[in-house]
Amino acid sequence: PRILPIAAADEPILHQPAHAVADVSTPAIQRLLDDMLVTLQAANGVGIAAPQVFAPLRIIIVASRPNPRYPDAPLMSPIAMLNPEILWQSDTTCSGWEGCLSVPDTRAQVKRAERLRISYLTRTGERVEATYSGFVARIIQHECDHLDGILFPERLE
Ligand SMILES: O=C(NO)N[C@@H](Cc1ccccc1)C(=O)O
Ligand SMILES: [Zn+2]
Repeated sequence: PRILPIAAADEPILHQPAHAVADVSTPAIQRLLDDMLVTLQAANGVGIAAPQVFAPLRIIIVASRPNPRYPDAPLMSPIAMLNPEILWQSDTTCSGWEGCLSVPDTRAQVKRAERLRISYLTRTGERVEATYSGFVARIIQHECDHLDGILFPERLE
């Protein structure tokens, strides 16, 4: 795996919708997943979306962990979500600090749904549904926005 360049906010790819993955089993997709993870870890990130590494595909990695950028982040094993679909999100919202690897040196309080239910394909092609809340739900919403060409500054009140 290799660390990939991360698109800056002015790159058109970050403002376009990404395409569904047709076949998760191809070597190219499996390699992209590995490269996204090492790229995320090298940047001390807690999440990343494929368009950020110039791949217009509906793939996100959610990898919350305490680190210098988010000391209070919960620890979880990184999860690759392919073709994620948010099935439901709570009316209850909460505001919290967000940053973006494509919008360096910028933090803002963003209002997000407190809980959500998401359906996605795993990297082995199984369809999974799961419920998330709090900071991890926030990361998921931030990453799914990337798949629709939305950056977090567009979510500010
Ligand atoms: O740019 C990304 N992901 O797209 N990475 C963000 C993810 C994120 C999302 C929500 C709240 C905090 C952090 C990061 O700073 O690691
Ligand atoms: Zn981002």
